Amino acid sequence: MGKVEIDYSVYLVTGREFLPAGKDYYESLEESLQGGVTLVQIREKDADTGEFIEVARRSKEICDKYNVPVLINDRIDVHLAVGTAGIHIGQTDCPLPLARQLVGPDAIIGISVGTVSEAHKAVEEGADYVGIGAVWPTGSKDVRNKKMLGPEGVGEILDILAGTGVKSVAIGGIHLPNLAQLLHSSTGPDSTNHLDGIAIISDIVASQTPKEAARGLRDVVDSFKRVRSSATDPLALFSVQGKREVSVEAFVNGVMGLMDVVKRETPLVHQMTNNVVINDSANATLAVGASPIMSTHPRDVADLSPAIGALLINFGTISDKEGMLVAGRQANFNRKPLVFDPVAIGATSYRRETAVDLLAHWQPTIIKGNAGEIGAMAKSTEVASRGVDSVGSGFSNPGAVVKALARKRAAVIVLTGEQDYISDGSVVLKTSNGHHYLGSITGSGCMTGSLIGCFAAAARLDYLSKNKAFENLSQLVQGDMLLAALAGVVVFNVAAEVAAERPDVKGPGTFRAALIDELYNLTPEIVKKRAKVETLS
Ligand SMILES: Nc1ncnc2c1ncn2[C@@H]1O[C@H](COP(=O)(O)OP(=O)(O)OP(=O)(O)O)[C@@H](O)[C@H]1O
Ligand SMILES: Cc1ncsc1CCO
Repeated sequence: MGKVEIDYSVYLVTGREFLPAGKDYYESLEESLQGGVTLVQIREKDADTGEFIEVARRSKEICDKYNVPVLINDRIDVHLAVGTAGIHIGQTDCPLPLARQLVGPDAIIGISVGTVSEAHKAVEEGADYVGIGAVWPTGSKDVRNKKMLGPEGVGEILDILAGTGVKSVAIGGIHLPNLAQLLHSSTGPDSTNHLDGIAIISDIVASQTPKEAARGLRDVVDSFKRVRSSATDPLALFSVQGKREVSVEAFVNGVMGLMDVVKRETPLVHQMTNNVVINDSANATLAVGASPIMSTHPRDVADLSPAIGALLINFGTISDKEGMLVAGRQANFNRKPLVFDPVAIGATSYRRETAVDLLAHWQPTIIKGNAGEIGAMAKSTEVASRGVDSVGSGFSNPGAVVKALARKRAAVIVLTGEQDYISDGSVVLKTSNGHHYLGSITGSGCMTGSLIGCFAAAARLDYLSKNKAFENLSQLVQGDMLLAALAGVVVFNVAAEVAAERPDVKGPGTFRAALIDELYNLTPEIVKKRAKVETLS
């Protein structure tokens, strides 16, 4: 007979306990199938065997009309009695090899995994698919007590599955507003293996309109799969769509164009930054033509999100974690670029833990740091941090470090220093502008992050003025974020060069004021003349 072909895109896990008052289970199931559910798991935690068999039998009758396969949660006897396509088991249910003996070679067996070792075991034991979770906290029974993986944890498991033929769905806390974030971020960093689908309980079952709920989710997953299958480089997904011209001239022209867009559009750039640099960062933002708003309260940042062009989260003095969690999630929901500056992340365990927590909750578009910070993010031992500064001469191959980290984090990475390295996981750029005075004032890295935020907002607006908004529903951010990162770095450093050359600049104090002046006076032509940009790949 052979195995049933399964489309894992939108995998409904039933739960009669989640039905809204007055909603009939079978009616809800049928509506969800009409909305585009591609696979159904019947999950009955409290039903007696007879009742479970009856629910499964009637559910299968309905699913058969839509050619959607049915799996049974845990109960091999119910699967055998009803003749469904297979079973889904948890880690404490019947061991997989025994389940395989009982259900035979043609039945589908899926298993829940929450760790890398569970994923290895599932592959070895011949699972057809794994349910990876919980991605995020959830009220649903199946995943409430499991460790939260975040998309990064999902990505680690996806690397293990790559090339094995074992399919994957993510489960836990997945809702329409965070679905694009999940699909974007859940990438195997080494393999670029990605999810085959999502498993959903409450978003569909608890809905009064399950057809619309399922349709909304299905549209995003379909869009993600379409882009993935057509992209020549799968990572093009998070930067620019279509083919990019990789030439220094094209990049410099692009930077010049974004400078004009910032001046024309004056985007609002929300910055949650440290209290050492807050004033300098706001002034640097104004000097390039954007509009800063420095706000930290969780309620305030949530209200601001729809109006902003981009968000910067810099945890230099690390006092507003709650606001950062909310602001980042809102930025992802509203599909606004998010620049993350993990100041001194390598210096303390509190900072490392905070970064892990923040990054489990939201997906940054661009991550910027000095060598110590990028080294800590990449778990490299080549460069150490001492406080907010990095120690030592740097990486032996900085281009490779930013490229690998960009792939791991599905974000554009900016490594600052005397030379700067920028990568989207595909292209690597090197820039060599700037002045050593930048190392003698505080907050030069923080201001670079603020300017990257300004140009990220401009890149998004530029894209939206020329293209339709979100034809690709799974895309987290629109616009050329690699170019935005380059623009922030180059504009800041060219202005610094010009400022340092001024006869009235005698040292870091006068330089700091001159830097704001020269950011204000900088023209695209000066940038074109002075930009030192190289492409490394
Ligand atoms: N010696 C230098 N020559 C040229 N440019 C430099 C030099 N040092 C730093 N820069 C530039 O200054 C900015 C800050 O980089 P740096 O690596 O010093 O950041 P940082 O350590 O995070 O700074 P801070 O903690 O003060 O905010 C970047 O735009 C970088 O290109
Ligand atoms: C000096 C300093 N301390 C915390 S944040 C900050 C600004 C430069 O990163």
